[in-house]
Amino acid sequence: MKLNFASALHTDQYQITMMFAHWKRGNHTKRRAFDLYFRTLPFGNGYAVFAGLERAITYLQNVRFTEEDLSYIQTLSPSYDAPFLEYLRQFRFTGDVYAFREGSLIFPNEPIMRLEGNVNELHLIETALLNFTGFQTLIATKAARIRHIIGEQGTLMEFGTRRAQEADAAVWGARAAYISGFNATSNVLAGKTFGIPTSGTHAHAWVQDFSSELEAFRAYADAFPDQAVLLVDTYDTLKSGVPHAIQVGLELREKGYTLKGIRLDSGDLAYLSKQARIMLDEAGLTNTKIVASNDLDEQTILNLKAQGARIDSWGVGTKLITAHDQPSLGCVYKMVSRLEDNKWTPTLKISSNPIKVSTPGRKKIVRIIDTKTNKAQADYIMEVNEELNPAEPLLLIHPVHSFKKKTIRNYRIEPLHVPIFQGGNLVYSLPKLDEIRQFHQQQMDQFWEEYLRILNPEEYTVNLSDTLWETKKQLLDLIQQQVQDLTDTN
Ligand SMILES: Nc1ncnc2c1ncn2[C@@H]1O[C@H](COP(=O)(O)OP(=O)(O)OP(=O)(O)O)[C@@H](O)[C@H]1O
Ligand SMILES: O=P(O)(O)OC[C@H]1O[C@H](OP(=O)(O)OP(=O)(O)O)[C@H](O)[C@@H]1O
Ligand SMILES: O=C(O)c1cccnc1
Repeated sequence: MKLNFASALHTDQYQITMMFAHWKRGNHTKRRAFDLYFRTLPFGNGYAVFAGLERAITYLQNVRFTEEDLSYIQTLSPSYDAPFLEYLRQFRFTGDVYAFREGSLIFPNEPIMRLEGNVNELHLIETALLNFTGFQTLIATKAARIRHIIGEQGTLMEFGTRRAQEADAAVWGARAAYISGFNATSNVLAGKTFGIPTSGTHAHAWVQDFSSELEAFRAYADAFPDQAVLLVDTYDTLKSGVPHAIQVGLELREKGYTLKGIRLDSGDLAYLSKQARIMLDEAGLTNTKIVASNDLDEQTILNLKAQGARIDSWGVGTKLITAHDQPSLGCVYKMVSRLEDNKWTPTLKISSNPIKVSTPGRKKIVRIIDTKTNKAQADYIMEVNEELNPAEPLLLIHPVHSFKKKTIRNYRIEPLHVPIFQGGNLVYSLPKLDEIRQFHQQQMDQFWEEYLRILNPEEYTVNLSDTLWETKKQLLDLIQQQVQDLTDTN
């Protein structure tokens, strides 16, 4: 990973105002714990795919206030005096981080990242962590949906850069798509930076730049005799584009080459691909592949497949890279515990919406795997010091509809959090991108199709341990009592 984006100013102003206020009171070294999570699955999907950890790690390793940053911060408030600026100058991330591995399947309200450190550092980094992980997880999830519809056969190319919400989104989005099973990106910087295979065809402008389509195809095939994918829809796909591509394909064959492919980019992609396949096959160009693009997403692709489209390779841009049908994951970052007098005290945030009431306490999370099928049964969230004994049956109770219960036997547990930072030091060895991609595939294989289908998937069980439930209930009761006492005295 070579892109560096670790400016300490990539944060919301309120993080710095809180840092100052804590520092002024001498409270800035108080130890706290935060969870990063999301509340609702995107796209009506049954799972999300975690991405963004590598970028978060680079950020946490390098986050600094430069001299220019400090000069700028000084202009923001007359309260920011020289000693505070010196404190910021010395700022380094010194906390502990636990997180899911990139490529993991994750579910609502699971702590994707768990952080402990001093209150100020945990404030400063919130915005950037939510920004990185929220976006990349969203794109990885969209890409997984698309890959799931395509199946194992079929090449997926990420074409989104020109339509992405700015440069970073394009490059990191290409990486997220690759994690979830895309085969290549058209973005050359993403190729160089992450080692993602790059691929592509040519644009309409190439064809327009010649006095005839045939001449354009010949010139392109001349430059790339074994790699040419010819865009056939500039004038008329079936009457002009495909016949010209066939002519060039036959000329290439005479020279011992194979025309790699043609690309369809408009019109009825099912009909055109079927007709083009017949025409190519009749000409003997059976190895020439058909690529399709044009506002594709998982729904259109599913439809095209149902219509029997003969498409080998899919170029997907706008709707993937912008997460077109849901532009934000809505990740949140909540304080869950405070260390006071050497004792961790759970804390929560109340909301009138029950789904938004945070879960207090420092937590770990395990996946319950059926030993016979090797499939995931549920995720189970516990306090950090709790243990689960797989020799004993486990009763799972639906967090909202408590009448829904199931007892699990014959299971093993997989811890889902891995230690990333300890005392600000990286203790995790970053996997290669291809290892992350493989790991993601293994994660998908661990889940029944019921959770993976793109329409109305089954809800996967995520349970809190009894201890966590008890703590949450007690805290809720306590806070509600305190509010009631206030109302009574007023
Ligand atoms: N057989 C099909 N079934 C369902 N959707 C299709 C089919 N063929 C194409 N589509 C999709 O329909 C949409 C058609 O887009 P659009 O209205 O832009 O038409 P177009 O023919 O591609 O025109 P343009 O030349 O402006 O791109 C695209 O999202 C495309 O992926
Ligand atoms: O359709 P997407 O999924 O976003 O994939 C990227 C699109 O980018 C190119 O189009 P171009 O910029 O030439 O515009 P166009 O839509 O007019 O073809 C390409 O031909 C694809 O259609
Ligand atoms: O290589 C292509 O065909 C391509 C690349 C980006 C966007 N659209 C198409």
